[in-house]
Amino acid sequence: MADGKEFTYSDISEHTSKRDLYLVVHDKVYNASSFVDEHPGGEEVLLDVGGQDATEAFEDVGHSDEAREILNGLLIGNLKRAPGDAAPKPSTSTTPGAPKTTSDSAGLGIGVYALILVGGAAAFFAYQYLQSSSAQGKS
Ligand code: HEM
Repeated sequence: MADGKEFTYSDISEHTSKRDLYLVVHDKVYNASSFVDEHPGGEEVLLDVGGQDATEAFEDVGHSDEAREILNGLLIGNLKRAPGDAAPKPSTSTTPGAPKTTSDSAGLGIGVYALILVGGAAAFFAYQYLQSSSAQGKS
């Protein structure tokens, strides 16, 4: 099949069965049907991400170069992101209520807290300072 073919998420989401299984890794579309039975990690995990973006699942496992070569062999085209499609992976996923928080977004959360804390402390001391100086002015 031509490598230049483009698929949208709605195209891909129709291919979720074991014999017809598409998945997306790093915005490329793969047909994993021929590999499902051979996957050392089992068919279940592949079927779980069938028709979806499997980038995170694939990368979380830390697949070998060999696995990446197999993946290359399954390439059928590129993902065409439609407007309104969730842009996934770039590791700053700040989706509210997302169940899985990556360490990256947790780090961001702490950074934001630190900022609020420092800002709050600065405001507090500034307030104290103004209070005490106006008190002095009165007496
Ligand atoms: C078409 C995409 C995929 C290919 C070509 C692939 C290929 C492979 C290969 C060759 C291995 C053997 C170890 C290695 O070489 O790294 C492996 C192991 C594994 N894969 Fe995948 N994989 C794919 C997708 C996934 C996905 C989406 C998951 C989801 C969690 C997954 C989970 C695992 C696990 C848990 C193992 C370890 C199995 C073990 O060591 O017992 N794989 N995969």
